[in-house]
Amino acid sequence: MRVIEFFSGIGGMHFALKECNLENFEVVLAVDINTVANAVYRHFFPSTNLRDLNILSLSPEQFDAYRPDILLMSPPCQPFTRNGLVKDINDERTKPLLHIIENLIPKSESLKYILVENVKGFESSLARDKLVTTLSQSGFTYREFLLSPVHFGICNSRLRYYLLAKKKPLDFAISLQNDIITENNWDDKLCSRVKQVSDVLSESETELEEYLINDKQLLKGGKALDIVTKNSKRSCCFTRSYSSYLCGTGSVYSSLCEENIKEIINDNDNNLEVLKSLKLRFFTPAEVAKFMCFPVSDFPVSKKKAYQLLGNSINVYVVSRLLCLLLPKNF
Ligand SMILES: C[S@@+](CC[C@H](N)C(=O)[O-])C[C@H]1O[C@@H](n2cnc3c(N)ncnc32)[C@H](O)[C@@H]1O
Repeated sequence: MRVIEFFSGIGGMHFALKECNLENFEVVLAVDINTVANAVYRHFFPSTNLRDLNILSLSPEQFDAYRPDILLMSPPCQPFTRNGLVKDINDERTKPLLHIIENLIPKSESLKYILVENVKGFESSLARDKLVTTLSQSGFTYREFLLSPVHFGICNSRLRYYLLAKKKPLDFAISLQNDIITENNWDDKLCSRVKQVSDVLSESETELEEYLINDKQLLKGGKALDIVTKNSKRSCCFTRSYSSYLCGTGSVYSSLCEENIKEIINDNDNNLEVLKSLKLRFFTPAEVAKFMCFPVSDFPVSKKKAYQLLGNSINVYVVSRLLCLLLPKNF
């Protein structure tokens, strides 16, 4: 099976494919325009044909020359993010997706399987309507999902839209087209690796001083913190701005126990001294990668870049379960 991975970033889709334990696949082309992401991708997958390209520059003929069976893609999500401007198909960043929908998918002779990932909000966009119209006209059947890693027993939220498509006469064994599947309600096993925060923690807390949240950050964003401890069974979605901003970018960690934290916060106002006593720190990029079920932790870029790239990426386990649903077991 020949795979094309568009908007390949740091290779979350490639890791998910490997996680499926399907032996007979090759990523024949990965494409991304971000050279920093591409350096990380090359670090993890040095032998993959990764091109530093704008997808808009790929012609249908060039695309089809790779004879792809499978297309995996997570297009930019900013045009569809609910707390953004929601410019949808009028956003410049949607252009490469529209090119794929209008020019590449309809003209491909070989494509049989497609997986698309995006943010919640995409399901009600005009881009999604164009995508499913093209898929139907090109002979595909599809299923749509809104899933979070928490549906798989993973202690991290990341609610995302997914679309799986198969070329007819291939079909799905699960539910009808037109229903968005909103939880893991097919016969699937739960992930046993990242059930609580302690499952992602680095071995030695003492070497993590550089991750402590400084007074300036605490003063600015301390009131909006989402604090988790080693026994927490949940954490917030990590975004690309993690560690640059505190509010809504992902959970922070305290090595105190939950009861102590509640006591300290309840007895006092959320003032600086109280927050400082919690010894709050950011999760390291390696820990964030574990929350997102990446099997690797060595990102050959700065901390800030690693957070940005991970924040743009996917939960590898969730996508691997979806790929197992999409692809035949013995190909
Ligand atoms: C949501 S991220 C995908 C992340 C990826 N799935 C991963 O695991 O890291 C979107 C990616 O699309 C890339 N991108 C945006 N516009 C592009 C274009 N016109 N051509 C190629 N890549 C593009 C960005 O550089 C970014 O890496």
